[in-house]
Amino acid sequence: MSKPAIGRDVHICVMGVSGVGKSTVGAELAARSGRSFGDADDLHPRSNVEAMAAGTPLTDTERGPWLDAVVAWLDERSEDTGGVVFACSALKRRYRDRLAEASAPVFFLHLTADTDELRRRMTERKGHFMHVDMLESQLADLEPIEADENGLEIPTSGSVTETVDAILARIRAV
Ligand SMILES: Nc1ncnc2c1ncn2[C@@H]1O[C@H](COP(=O)(O)OP(=O)(O)O)[C@@H](O)[C@H]1O
Ligand SMILES: O=C(O)[C@H](O)[C@@H](O)[C@H](O)[C@H](O)COP(=O)(O)O
Repeated sequence: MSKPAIGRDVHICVMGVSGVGKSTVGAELAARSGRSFGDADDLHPRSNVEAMAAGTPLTDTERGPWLDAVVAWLDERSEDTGGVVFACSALKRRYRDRLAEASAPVFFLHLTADTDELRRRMTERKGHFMHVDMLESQLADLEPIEADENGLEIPTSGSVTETVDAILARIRAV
């Protein structure tokens, strides 16, 4: 199978449930592919962060304005620097379809890990508002990337560097 070529204008979305490693893997991928990195978590309205911190899963309604803000942010970046790597849970197909409305194409990398490992990563991560009890609702909302989407599923059982190696072996980030 030929490797998808990700041009300079294409955004790379590192997606998946909380704690899977979107920010950690995304930052290393950005550094190694010469792109800038951003975290869509930083664009959640304060009310969304407060809800999640209090253990209340977000609804589609609450995620709507956040996704709008992420698209606006991507469109600004396209004009400034071209394609970026960004971490964004993008749990449902319809959220990814909304992100794909950005002015530049978006390529999705769906990071996966088994539930015990996700729990371990969330428990060991310090100083983050997202409690491990939210994992169940994150997994319930998750709609894995589908064959007709512009993206790939990437297992993360190895180290962060091994995951980035695996990504760069499967795409050609030009
Ligand atoms: N193989 C791995 N891949 C990604 N993260 C890992 C891995 N092993 C351990 N971790 C840890 O798991 C946590 C993942 O957190 P983070 O990157 O914030 O995830 P997310 O952005 O998906 O919520 C970090 O503390 C990271 O160091
Ligand atoms: O749509 C959501 O429910 C959120 O985006 C969620 O998936 C995300 O996990 C939190 O914002 C915490 O951020 P981390 O993914 O970095 O834990």
